[in-house]
Amino acid sequence: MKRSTVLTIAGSDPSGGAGIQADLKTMTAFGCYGMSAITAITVQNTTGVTRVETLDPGLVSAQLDAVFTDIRPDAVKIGMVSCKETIRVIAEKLTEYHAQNIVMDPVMVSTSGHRLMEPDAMDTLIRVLLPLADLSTPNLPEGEALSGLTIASGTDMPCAARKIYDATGHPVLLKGGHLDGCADDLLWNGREEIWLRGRQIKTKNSHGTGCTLSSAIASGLALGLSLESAVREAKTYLSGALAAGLELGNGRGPVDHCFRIEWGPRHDTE
Ligand SMILES: Nc1ncnc2c1ncn2[C@@H]1O[C@H](COP(=O)(O)OP(=O)(O)O)[C@@H](O)[C@H]1O
Ligand SMILES: Cc1ncc(COP(=O)(O)O)c(N)n1
Repeated sequence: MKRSTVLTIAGSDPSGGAGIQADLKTMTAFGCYGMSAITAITVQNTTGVTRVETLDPGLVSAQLDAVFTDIRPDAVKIGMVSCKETIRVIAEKLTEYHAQNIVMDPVMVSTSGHRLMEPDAMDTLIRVLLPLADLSTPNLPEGEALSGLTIASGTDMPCAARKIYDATGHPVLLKGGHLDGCADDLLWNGREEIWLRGRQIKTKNSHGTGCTLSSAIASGLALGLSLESAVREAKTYLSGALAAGLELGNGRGPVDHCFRIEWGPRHDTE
């Protein structure tokens, strides 16, 4: 039997809501075999991030060798990459192994406000790693940092998405989850603006939404979907995971990756 394979290159969140942990849950929910190369260990939970330890870039490189020389990923998701050196080794290895279907979530700052990428790494990210990605998925603050434009409303999004496309040469999904009143995302592929309209679900529990979306897109690509279909399927998955209404932790809780699972013990009757 064969399974589509997806690799995440990202940071670890011990509370399981974001990073590697959210990525692997998402890949499993899509019926894919998930693998992970860890770039950093964070200390965080639903109330915030208290510590970040970047792993030695040589260790990231060795993890990538271990994966690519044994189980070839059908798609790769890249999340938190905290420093220039890590960005460089990832780019080298993805080029060396001719990695395909690369989705880059340019994680810069956690929603709780903790910096997850060193400020001087941005230039290397734009020049070295983003051009290798088949899709980047910035949120609005990341979109502003990458484009140098202010994005105050949905009408500012097309201009910013075009500018990021021009700088990277690849499609951009500019996510509108930080807008007031809607959750509309814009996919710009260099030819057409494709709006993915979303109803904003009233919840504080949106920890790891960006990680989940990018992993779901990578999983869709690994399964052979077109870019637009993969993005649409991912958005539908994330809406379901948000709407499920999981309540965990004392802060901004995670989304529910079990919402499609119809068997097993139920916990909602206790
Ligand atoms: N409250 C919400 N209801 C519905 N969709 C949301 C909500 N918050 C975020 N999203 C969606 O989740 C995805 C990630 O959103 P966003 O918050 O913009 O990025 P990030 O998690 O990287 O900060 C996007 O598709 C966005 O539209
Ligand atoms: C390891 C890791 N990667 C990414 C995020 C961003 O997620 P969020 O925007 O929900 O804080 C995070 N908090 N931790």
